Amino acid sequence: MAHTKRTLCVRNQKRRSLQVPALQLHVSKTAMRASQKDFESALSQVKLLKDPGNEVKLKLYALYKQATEGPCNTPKPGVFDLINKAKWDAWNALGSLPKETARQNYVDLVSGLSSSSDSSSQVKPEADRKQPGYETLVVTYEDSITKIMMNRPAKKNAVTTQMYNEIMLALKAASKDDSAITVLTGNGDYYSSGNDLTNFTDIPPEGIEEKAKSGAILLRDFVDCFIDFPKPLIAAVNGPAVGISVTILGLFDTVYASSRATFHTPFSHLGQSPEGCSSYTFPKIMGPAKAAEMLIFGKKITAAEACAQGLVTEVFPDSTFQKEVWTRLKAYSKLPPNAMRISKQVIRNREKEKLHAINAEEIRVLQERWLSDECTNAVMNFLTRKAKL
Ligand SMILES: CCCC/C=C/CC(=O)SCCNC(=O)CCNC(=O)[C@H](O)C(C)(C)COP(=O)(O)OP(=O)(O)OC[C@H]1O[C@@H](n2cnc3c(N)ncnc32)[C@H](O)[C@@H]1OP(=O)(O)O
Repeated sequence: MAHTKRTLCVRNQKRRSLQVPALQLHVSKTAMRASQKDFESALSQVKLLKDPGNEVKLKLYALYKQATEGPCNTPKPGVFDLINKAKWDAWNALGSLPKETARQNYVDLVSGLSSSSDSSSQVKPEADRKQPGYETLVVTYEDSITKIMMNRPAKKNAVTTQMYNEIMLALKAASKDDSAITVLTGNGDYYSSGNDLTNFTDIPPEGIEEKAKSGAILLRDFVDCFIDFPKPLIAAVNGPAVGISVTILGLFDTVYASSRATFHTPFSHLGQSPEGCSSYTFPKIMGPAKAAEMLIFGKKITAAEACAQGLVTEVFPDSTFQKEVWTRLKAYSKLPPNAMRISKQVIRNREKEKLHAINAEEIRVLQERWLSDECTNAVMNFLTRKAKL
């Protein structure tokens, strides 16, 4: 027992000595200027703020204790005393941060909270919530939901190389932001018409093999992002979906569809073969026979059929689709985010490695298909307007 306590104590000391330099670095930049008066005024100000959430409250508590009592030297509460243990952990994590610095940090934190609560009391227009830096997407964050909307409505949200890259960026950012859930949807009448067939046209000077190689890397990385995405991922399928936008649905946690949506994977028509792990997820979800009709014979199915076969979670009438889906998602986004993330990971981890292996194998086959006459002719026929789906 004595040994356990000692080990804990040594660990805490280690943690302190590791954390102090980083905190001091921050402090030296802010040049310790908060007076006792500033501190007292921050203490009164904090009572007027709207609830900043538990994480910030813990930070405020820890800084207050450090500023008024110095480093944490009280015994650690027991594991079942959850609230006091969280407070103790937050305070203890400040190590030997000087009292004046803690006071300054407290004042800065309260001042930041006051200004953000002033601005958040007004409803922000959509443009303000929109995250910058995307050309083919509109990415917004609201109500703990990150919404990634494909935004090429005039081209039926066909996925260009740039859009593949931007979706990967947006997913990576969403995996790290504060959102509880992430939603992929489309702008306009289509969810997405799948791979933009003009992706096949810009052949580099090194030749078509090189193009197939870079396409394979892009597709592998893209599908890997969906396999590895750590939070609940929802597709709001607002209209018809084609190709890659359908196959990756097997990697989502929930798929809501408008009654107007259809699901179409015309790989044979295009001289191609299944991707997005659909060669594994579709037979598993809908049974081998129904999966074969879609993946081999390119049968287009309705939202109701996709729901009956388990690919879609629920179908909503097109006229109320947006309202009903977002009401549902806002309610889900209020569930404890860590519990949701962990539950998702427990489910996904059972077959993550397998999915990566399937992705690699599908792409190996597809890369050869892209070099076939069947594929070249199908793409040429579309681009010269001889054929549509
Ligand atoms: C590098 C990774 C590769 C991963 C591989 C993935 C496999 C797939 O995703 S396979 C699926 C590929 N998609 C298609 O074959 C769909 C082709 N599009 C169509 O058949 C039709 O456009 C449509 C049935 C989706 C819609 O027909 P509709 O008559 O309503 O509209 P359009 O006038 O045809 O379309 C409007 C506009 O958008 C352009 N467009 C639509 N889809 C695509 C696309 N997939 N690729 C390129 N361009 C597309 C269409 O050409 C029109 O453009 P213009 O207005 O400039 O003519």
